Amino acid sequence: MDFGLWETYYRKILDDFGFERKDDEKTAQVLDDILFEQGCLTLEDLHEKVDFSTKFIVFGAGPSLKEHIKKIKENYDLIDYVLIAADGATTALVEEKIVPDIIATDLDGKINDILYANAHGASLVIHGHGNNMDAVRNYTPFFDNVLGTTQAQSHGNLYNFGGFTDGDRAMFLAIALGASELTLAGMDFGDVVTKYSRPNIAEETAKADEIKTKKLKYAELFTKWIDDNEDVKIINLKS
Ligand SMILES: Nc1ncnc2c1ncn2[C@@H]1O[C@H](COP(=O)(O)OP(=O)(O)OP(=O)(O)O)[C@@H](O)[C@H]1O
Ligand SMILES: Nc1nc2c(c(=O)[nH]1)N=C(CO)CN2
Ligand SMILES: [Mg+2]
Repeated sequence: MDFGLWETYYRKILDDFGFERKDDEKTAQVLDDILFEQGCLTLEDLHEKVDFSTKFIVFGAGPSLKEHIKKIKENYDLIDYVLIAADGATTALVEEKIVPDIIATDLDGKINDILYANAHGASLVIHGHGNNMDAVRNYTPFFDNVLGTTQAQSHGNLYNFGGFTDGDRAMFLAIALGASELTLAGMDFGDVVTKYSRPNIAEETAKADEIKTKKLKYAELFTKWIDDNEDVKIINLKS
């Protein structure tokens, strides 16, 4: 999605959630400075790592995630697919002994699992926004093979491929990496969250709060936008 169109959605998101653009920009600057210091991946670098296939699977942290991972293990030859985990979904993949090729994260998933996956070959696409400056500052230096993103105007080392939540940003990233086919696993949307999305809940699932429900509506809207506007075959295991 080009920035002009993204910006129309972005303004609505800022308004809807009461986020300040300048806060997003401040964290973006922190992330860019860290990546300048420690080095980072370009889109071309990341593309080289995953150019073995144009078939992608994006894993979200919805209630059907575990069931979908099992289905994929039984029916897909994983070697033929680029696997992108959206943040908390990384934990479920690690539990199933799968290391994704890429993790799209704003660093609020289980950091130990993300560190484990990164140490075993997963590249990281770290998103800086107005509510994760501390996490960006504290955790980014511990990761290798990082590409940085912002939801404001891209600058320096950072990219903006479009998208809001980790799951739909993972899909826009797949498009930027040349995806021809995109299988969606654990992308339920709706108003139920899992322990993979909310590591602090006691049960396996819980009702999403108002903000999370609204975030998931945007995730669904951008998924539909991709289906309607991009030249990619979407297979949502949920439908
Ligand atoms: N029912 C669902 N519950 C949680 N995530 C879902 C669901 N359906 C789809 N997803 C996708 O899975 C992604 C990963 O979930 P996670 O909660 O770790 O992400 P997040 O974007 O950091 O959300 P938040 O900002 O609320 O922490 C979400 O970004 C979303 O796109
Ligand atoms: N400012 C701000 N931006 C975001 C936030 C958030 O909580 N605050 N959460 C996101 C992932 O769902 C994506 N972008
Ligand atoms: Mg997250």
